[in-house]
Amino acid sequence: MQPTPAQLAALDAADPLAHARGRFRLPEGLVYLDGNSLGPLPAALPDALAATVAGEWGDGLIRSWNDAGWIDLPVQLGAAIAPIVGAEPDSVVACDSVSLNLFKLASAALGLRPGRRTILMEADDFPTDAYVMQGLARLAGVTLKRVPRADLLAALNDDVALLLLTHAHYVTGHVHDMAAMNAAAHAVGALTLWDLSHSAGALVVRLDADGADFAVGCGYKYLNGGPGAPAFAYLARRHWDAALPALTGWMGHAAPFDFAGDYAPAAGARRLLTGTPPILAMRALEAGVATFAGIDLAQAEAKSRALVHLFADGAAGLPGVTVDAPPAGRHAAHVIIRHPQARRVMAALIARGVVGDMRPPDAMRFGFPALTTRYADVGLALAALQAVLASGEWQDERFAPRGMVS
Ligand SMILES: Cc1ncc(COP(=O)(O)O)c(C=O)c1O
Ligand SMILES: Nc1c(O)cccc1C(=O)C[C@H](N)C(=O)O
Repeated sequence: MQPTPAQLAALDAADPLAHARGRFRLPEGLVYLDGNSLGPLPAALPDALAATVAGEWGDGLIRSWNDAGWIDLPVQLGAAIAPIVGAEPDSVVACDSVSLNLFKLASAALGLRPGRRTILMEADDFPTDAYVMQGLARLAGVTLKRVPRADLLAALNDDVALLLLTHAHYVTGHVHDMAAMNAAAHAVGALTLWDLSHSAGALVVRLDADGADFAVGCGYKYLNGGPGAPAFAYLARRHWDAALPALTGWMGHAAPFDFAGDYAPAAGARRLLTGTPPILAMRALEAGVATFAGIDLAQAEAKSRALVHLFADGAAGLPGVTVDAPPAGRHAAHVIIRHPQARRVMAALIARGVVGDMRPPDAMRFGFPALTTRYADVGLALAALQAVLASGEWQDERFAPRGMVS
């Protein structure tokens, strides 16, 4: 059933998060449903970055490492991200990419569980998670075991050092019960590492309360930090002293500017830092994280859920597409609509000003971040999808696949 424009307008009028859209600069007339892959530009970001470039870099030069606090940005930003993922401030640092942070934390987990030979993860998770674990498994001489979601609990045994899970799945949108999976892993003595790429800033996450050991997450999706923004890494307090990543660098040293010959870990999550932080990217991420000021994430998750359901229900009646019904209960802030020519249909939609993305072979993905998406956008996107499907315009040569990024 398609919602009417009047119903959608009423929902927008009653939306307690509607004001947050004003924190962003979005192109006029565009319906942007890909904040799950690249968050939009925070309105305050260009000026913040310009001030960093002209003032802190241009005028302050090398002095800004101290005077502008550059050296502490990874921990300061970590502290700003911490409440978004339910962590205490000193447990989170902003640094590197999700891929690198996965390696660092998984290697630390192996060090904490000597003698155990297995890293367990879910089959079909985001590829980089598997690629990084494959490399680590080769290096460490352990086995990477990938099993379907339904078989995870049965695969937990006393040989598992680490259970790596993506909290919200990048295609299906399934969300794991974090507390339950942590408890199950701990019951056999295994540690847990959570990939929060599709959760941080979209869903309520309670790392500390739910007993997670380690986590990583993405800065450029829901946190709105800009393309290639630094990621973040979480280290539970109980591991602050013992966890030691296999990738250690001078920024994670206890006293980097002593220039000592041997590595000695900094206290807490700071030991996860490696090299010099990218300050311009850190300032951009700072502006992205600031868009969450005063935002109730329970409200955000509920709004995204409502948007996803309105869109999925509306699309279900359209010809030629199959809607992956959003999982019951909690799910990611995106939804999948399948079409055998998904890439072409998405290209035609983008030409009509509705931007989502696609994942092979047949999944069109539409994201509904609560801070930027209006209920009216659901109606506009459904109307465009209907028009693209009814006209068959996606068969046009203009929409033939081009470019690597989808
Ligand atoms: C679940 C998940 N993990 C990891 C990544 C990639 O992280 P990075 O490119 O920062 O290493 C993505 C998306 O790019 C993702 O969706
Ligand atoms: N990281 C990306 C990139 O460098 C280019 C294009 C897209 C991305 C993405 O974030 C993909 C995303 N993680 C996904 O869920 O598919």
